[in-house]
Amino acid sequence: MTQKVLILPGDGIGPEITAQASRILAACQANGLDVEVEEGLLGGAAYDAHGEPLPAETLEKAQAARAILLGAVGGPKWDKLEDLAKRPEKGLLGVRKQLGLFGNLRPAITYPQLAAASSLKPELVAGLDIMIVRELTGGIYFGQPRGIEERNGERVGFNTYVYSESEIERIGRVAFEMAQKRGKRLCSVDKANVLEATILWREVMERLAPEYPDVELSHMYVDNAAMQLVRAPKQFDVVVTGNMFGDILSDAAAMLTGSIGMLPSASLNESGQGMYEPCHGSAPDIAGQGIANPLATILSVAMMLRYSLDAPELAERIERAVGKVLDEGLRTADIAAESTRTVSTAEMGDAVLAAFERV
Ligand SMILES: NC(=O)c1ccc[n+]([C@@H]2O[C@H](COP(=O)([O-])OP(=O)(O)OC[C@H]3O[C@@H](n4cnc5c(N)ncnc54)[C@H](O)[C@@H]3O)[C@@H](O)[C@H]2O)c1
Ligand SMILES: CC(C)[C@H](C(=O)O)[C@@H](O)C(=O)O
Ligand SMILES: [Mg+2]
Repeated sequence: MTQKVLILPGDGIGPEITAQASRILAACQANGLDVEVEEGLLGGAAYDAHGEPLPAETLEKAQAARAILLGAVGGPKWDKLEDLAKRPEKGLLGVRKQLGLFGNLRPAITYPQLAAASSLKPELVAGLDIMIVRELTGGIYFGQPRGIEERNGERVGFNTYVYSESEIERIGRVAFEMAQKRGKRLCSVDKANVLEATILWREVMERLAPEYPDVELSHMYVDNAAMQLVRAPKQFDVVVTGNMFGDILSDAAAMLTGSIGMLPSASLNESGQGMYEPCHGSAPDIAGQGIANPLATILSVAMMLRYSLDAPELAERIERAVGKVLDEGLRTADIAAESTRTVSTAEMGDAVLAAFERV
């Protein structure tokens, strides 16, 4: 049966990087992938056209799609919008919430060719392969009450950090199952020395552990985890954590791979419907220059093929093509080194496409 894929280019570098990823998706179609691809508006682009960061039409298209490919949303143009509900980021959070995409997979893999591009010593990151499993539809991002209000003559901003047992359990199961398929080690990251929501988090992870006897569960406070990620990152296999800690730790993990432009992601619900996006943002500082790294978005297409479209061979082919292009010494500016050839976003797309036909 033909499945639907929705592409949401978004803002800033979003349209530049999704243009390259779309070409790879088209190559997959030419190689037998049975999907129907359409585009939609999200974020600032949607606000400019319709006054809403997540128009009803986009939400309907997203609900009808098996998989969504997102570029990135946001930028200085919309940062001053007083109504928080109109900000581009709210559009993205809305898709995640409305589709119930609670399971966010953020793999940080250091390609051997890029070990020297990391800001860490090459021997610390060469061969790195971590999977961060981030809870994506709960925690402090969505807790109520929230707001900014006047109290005792001054304004007070407040948010609520809340997790229910069932929310913790379902992301815990995703992480334990992921660990079973990988190195069988799971580190749960929390702040259980201070925050009740994460005391419960730790309890639920402990309760699940006996059901996965082949997985070794450990716990780490988030401040230590941030430190350990840059001290000795290869100690980790699968990391499971809440929404905000996962946001922060995945950006830190990105630098281990050489650049945030290398980190793809999948956000899944219980039925395998998913949104796929690079972990980085709309990079307003380089938007429009044609120099952004499209590899995180191209690798997100590979994740889409693996997790939502049941086409693992095509996924592997894309990943091999990316490896090949890196072997050939092609680099966008963010991962460039002395001995490499610096290319534009489109040239990198051309090269991956050509390699895809060869591998
Ligand atoms: N998923 C998303 O849509 C998403 C994620 C993060 C941030 N944002 C939004 O993006 C905007 C900018 O945020 P920010 O500056 O904090 O983070 P950012 O990730 O956009 O940029 C951080 C730095 O990384 C660089 N960078 C990011 N992606 C790159 C790529 N593919 N190739 C080369 N360099 C790249 C940027 O040039 C910048 O110097 C904000 O509006 C933010 O809310 C969106
Ligand atoms: C843009 C923002 C809402 C988003 C988040 O915080 O989840 C981003 O930083 C990410 O990592 O996908
Ligand atoms: Mg982030």
